[in-house]
Amino acid sequence: MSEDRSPRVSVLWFRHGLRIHDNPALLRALEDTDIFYPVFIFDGESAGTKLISYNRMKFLLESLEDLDNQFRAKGGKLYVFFGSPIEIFAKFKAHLNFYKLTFEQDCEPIWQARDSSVKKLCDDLDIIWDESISHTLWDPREIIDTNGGSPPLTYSMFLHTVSVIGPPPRPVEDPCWDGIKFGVLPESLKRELDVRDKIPVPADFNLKPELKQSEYTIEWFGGENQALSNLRKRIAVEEKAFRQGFCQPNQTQPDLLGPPTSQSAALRYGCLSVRKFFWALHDTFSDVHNMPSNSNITSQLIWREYFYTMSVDNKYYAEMARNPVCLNIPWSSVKDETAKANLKAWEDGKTGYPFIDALMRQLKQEGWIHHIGRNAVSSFLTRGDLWISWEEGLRHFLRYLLDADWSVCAGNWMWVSSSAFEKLLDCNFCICPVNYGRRLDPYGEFVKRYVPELQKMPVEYVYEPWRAPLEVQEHANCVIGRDYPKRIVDHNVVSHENKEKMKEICKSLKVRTPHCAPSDELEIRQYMWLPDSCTSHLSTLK
Ligand SMILES: Cc1cc2nc3c(=O)[nH]c(=O)nc-3n(C[C@H](O)[C@H](O)[C@H](O)COP(=O)(O)OP(=O)(O)OC[C@H]3O[C@@H](n4cnc5c(N)ncnc54)[C@H](O)[C@@H]3O)c2cc1C
Repeated sequence: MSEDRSPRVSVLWFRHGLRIHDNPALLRALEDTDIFYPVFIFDGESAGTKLISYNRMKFLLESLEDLDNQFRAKGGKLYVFFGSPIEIFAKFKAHLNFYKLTFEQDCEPIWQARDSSVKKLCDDLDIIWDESISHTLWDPREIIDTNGGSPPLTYSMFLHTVSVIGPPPRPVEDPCWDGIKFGVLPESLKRELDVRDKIPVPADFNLKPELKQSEYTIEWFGGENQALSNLRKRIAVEEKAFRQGFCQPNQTQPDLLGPPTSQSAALRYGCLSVRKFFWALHDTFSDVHNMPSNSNITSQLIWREYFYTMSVDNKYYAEMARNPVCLNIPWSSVKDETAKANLKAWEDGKTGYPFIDALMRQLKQEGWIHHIGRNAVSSFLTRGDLWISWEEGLRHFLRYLLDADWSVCAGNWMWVSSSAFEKLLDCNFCICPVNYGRRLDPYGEFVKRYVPELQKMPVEYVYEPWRAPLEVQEHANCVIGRDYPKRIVDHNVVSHENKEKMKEICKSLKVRTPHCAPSDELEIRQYMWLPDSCTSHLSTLK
């Protein structure tokens, strides 16, 4: 820094993107800067903190702590504040005269009011603001523009549009810290902003764990270092699959029991860059096969992009009535006592269907369930069994899922409940909570792990314990109605009724508004993990 000018101060505002690697907003903050402040603000909404359970908050706080440790190793720290970003940045300006604010784009409409107000504040106070795109592979706005001003309505149209744009950028380089000094807040500002010395813990938000520490089977940890170490393991799994001639091992060979290799929570908070993950998969494939890869190997990541892009201009995307891409289905009102009780039984994992209950308990206890499990419980809540609106399921998922992502979660709920994909996905494809579970976990080990009441139930009755003769139930210490709930509905009866209701709804849709829809039946089969042949599919699932 030359002697004749005042130091240039910049601020990086973390929201998602909680990492150092592939972080363009960090590089921009360090450019032409002498003093640097990394900050995170708890404003009651950012990073999905409006509706949040213990496990999700723990994951977020661990991610912040990991960042803080990395900055401390370089002589700085992550400043964590509570309050309104506008007020905090206005005070920052008054005390520190910072000239530049950088941040990663949060493309969903729920963040637009927050970001517009901060951008306006910057314009008013003569602060340069700089927004980088790195939470998604492409800029959703560019996808919409390339598609003629509206989001591509099918996944194959989406693929076509991004192929016109070209491959996503590769990760940016790591930052160079030479000549950068971390800022130290003046005492006066510290007092005004209630700055704490440590990253908060869940108890500071009055959140308590669902389980005792010793009871966790799978415990998830947040943070960039953890995510990068998990990435190495995940790439090893993918590489093995490529060598064996297939891809997407997490989806094609679902393993409910082993330690999950999912990166979804790390991607959701940005502890792992989606571009790093994307290119690691493609480069591994090319190395193994010595040829260019194709889009199949990262198709799941493209679904993530698709749902983000679909929501960008639709602030009603996560609700039914005002959402232009969502069918209005007359679901049962949860003001009705039966529906209310059924919803509660579903949330608490007490439906009397062991596979559904195991998954719902896993969700509450640990915060993550496999995609196939998500299909099963969401189908059960909506068009399959309980005929309750997907909005109720979304609310529950947003609270408990570690990877809960407003647009991705709502998009998937609309899909499974036939609310946005009505053309092909009718109740013929609804999931049987008995046979689907048995196909995935024939010995019921997963069920027994999360529903200990069924621990001693013989394998042939694990998925249908109500069929076990009373003496078998007594011998297993699991009498239905006493030790484990009776079924709240009979799947064979309600799924048939719901199928008829759905057919009527489809018939009544004379005028079809532009809906997002599956490209073809194969896409549905892959998404729902249905067997290949139509006849075997029907016999297995019905
Ligand atoms: C009702 C319902 C709600 C869901 N809510 C969410 C959510 O809030 N957040 C979320 O990340 N995923 C959600 N999913 C999608 C999917 O279940 C998870 O992304 C997946 O289970 C993560 O496991 P994985 O990392 O092993 O996936 P992989 O198969 O390894 O996929 C890699 C990544 O691609 C993305 N991805 C995978 N499947 C999908 C999909 N169907 N839609 C969009 N992105 C996908 C995720 O970021 C995932 O980590 C939901 C699915 C359903 C049926």
